[in-house]
Amino acid sequence: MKKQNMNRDWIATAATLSSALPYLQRYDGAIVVIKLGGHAMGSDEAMESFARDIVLMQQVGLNPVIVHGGGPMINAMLKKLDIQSEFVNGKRVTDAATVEVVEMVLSGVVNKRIVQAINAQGGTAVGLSGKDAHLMTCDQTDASLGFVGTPVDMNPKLLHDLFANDVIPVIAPLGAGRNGETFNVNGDTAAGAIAAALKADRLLLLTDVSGVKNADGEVVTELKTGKIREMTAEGTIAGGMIPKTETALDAINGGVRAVVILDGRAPNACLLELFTEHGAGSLIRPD
Ligand SMILES: Nc1ncnc2c1ncn2[C@@H]1O[C@H](COP(=O)(O)OP(=O)(O)O)[C@@H](O)[C@H]1O
Ligand SMILES: CC(=O)N[C@@H](CCC(=O)OP(=O)(O)O)C(=O)O
Repeated sequence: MKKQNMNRDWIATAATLSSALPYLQRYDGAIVVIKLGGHAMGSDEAMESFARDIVLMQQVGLNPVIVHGGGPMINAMLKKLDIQSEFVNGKRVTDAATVEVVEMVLSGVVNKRIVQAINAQGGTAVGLSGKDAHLMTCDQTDASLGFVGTPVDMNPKLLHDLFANDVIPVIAPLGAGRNGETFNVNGDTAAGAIAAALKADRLLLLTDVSGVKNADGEVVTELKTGKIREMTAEGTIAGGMIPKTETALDAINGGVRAVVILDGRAPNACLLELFTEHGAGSLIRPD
């Protein structure tokens, strides 16, 4: 009996692999930018599972790029150092002392945790920030926010070189200013700018909700850009979802083929989205 069940499990696994073929063919060589938010970065087991999915993507011929956040980890370190911090419209007001902590945390432990997790699964990941190889040059977003940057000049050449060598880039959302400043960039904004610079096939924004919800609290599985504007105007899209949907619109205007907002804490979220008919989360496409 036990053996029969086991056989059935293997048959189901083989059928699942077989059903993935059209998706594997569709995404062969595709560039997929994955933004991993701080809230979506869970336990060591969840990180291991995420890293495994990324290595699998690369193994089957995609070019994954990870752009990460780490807001909660920055908050924890600022608290330890007794530095106060506040957000205005989803962006952290960032003075000189704060930007040092942001860089230390994001380019340090957060970036290296992801790099190490991918490498432990047999991939080859390299950690960068937008400062490396002229990847992301920024202007100040607004003087009242201090060292918060808006990406204005992107150079993705290094990323193409890494793809050619089967290396997975893991990018912290910091940018260089034209006068030697370090700018703190919202993780969603950085991921959108990088996806647009790469003309990525997909931008996956991994967060802590299962997608964009309508006024009844149900996830809307497919959204056109006009509908997002409507839902934002009526206040259904609010708070932390605003920078995500704005990023989605900017990325699509910048040449990204589609953006998906999905729950990064769900097991195998990226694989489910890319390689099954079912998909996951909210798919945002041009009108
Ligand atoms: N229409 C909506 N659908 C889903 N989530 C929404 C919506 N409007 C606001 N939100 C909020 O946006 C949050 C996601 O943004 P945020 O917390 O900034 O994520 P992250 O830390 O992953 O970048 C959700 O947890 C939810 O509270
Ligand atoms: C300007 C700004 O707000 N930068 C963010 C960067 C990290 C981030 O975006 O992290 P999550 O994706 O986890 O929210 C910050 O300082 O928190």
